[in-house]
Amino acid sequence: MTIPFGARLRSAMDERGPLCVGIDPHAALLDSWGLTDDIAGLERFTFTVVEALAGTVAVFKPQSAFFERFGSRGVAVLERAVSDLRAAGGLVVMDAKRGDIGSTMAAYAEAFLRKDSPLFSDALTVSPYLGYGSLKPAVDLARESGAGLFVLALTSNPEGSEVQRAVRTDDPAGRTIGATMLAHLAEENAGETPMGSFGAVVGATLGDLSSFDLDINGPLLAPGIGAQGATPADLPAVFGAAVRNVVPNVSRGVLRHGPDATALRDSALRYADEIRAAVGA
Ligand SMILES: O=C(O)c1cc(=O)[nH]c(=O)n1[C@@H]1O[C@H](COP(=O)(O)O)[C@@H](O)[C@H]1O
Repeated sequence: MTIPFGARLRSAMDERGPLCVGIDPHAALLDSWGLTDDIAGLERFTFTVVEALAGTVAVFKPQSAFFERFGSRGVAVLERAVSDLRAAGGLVVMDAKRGDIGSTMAAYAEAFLRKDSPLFSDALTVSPYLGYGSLKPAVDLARESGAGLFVLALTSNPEGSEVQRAVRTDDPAGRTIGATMLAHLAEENAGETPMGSFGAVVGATLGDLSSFDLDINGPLLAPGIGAQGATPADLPAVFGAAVRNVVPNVSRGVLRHGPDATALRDSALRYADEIRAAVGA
């Protein structure tokens, strides 16, 4: 029987610490590594990160767009990276932020969450802004495959608040949209131990979130540390008691230390230590 994503993630967090390293091959990073902004540069960048960190870090989040921009050859690099990371015991959260009407959502889900798909990942980021219910095919397939989802709830970017903090006129409780997504996830994860597989994306940049119920019995993917200005020390104030379920993501903050493999590893280990110290893990 496949162990569900939430349980696998909890073990990985306990063993390797809760850090998620984002694999985001920005053109500017390729340039700073002395690489060309083409398929050869993409390949070198990606496998340098994979080889340096695959046995050390708990979770990896490749950003699909940076691979898609090179067409099918870029996607082939992504497929190999996913497979190498998973073979080395890392968990892969595919950051593709998919979201569509239910029948099309089913096809997106098959691309990333069907076990025999070339891009099968441990979890997928999804956008619920066609309505949470539109994600049902992805929720169902994730359950069947032992995979997980990370649903955009309160994103790290300043523009997110006009949507996510808007108050619903169709809700008798007058909740915000972000709070509604968190409530759906809490329902999805009810009764699961050690935690459920359906996570929320909640930015580490957002300051005090005590007006939101972050107790969803599932993981909270927290981007924003490093290049976007948040630090590991901010985590307890932002997440309160939910901090033990937080998976902080750092992309450029680690990647800028390449191409030297030791410098990449040292940076990831430093972030992992600072995060552990901040969250008391
Ligand atoms: O879903 C995400 O991963 C995500 C959500 C969010 O609210 N904010 C956010 O920055 N991200 C992603 O997290 C990564 C952050 O990268 P750095 O700012 O370089 O650490 C990028 O891949 C973003 O696409």
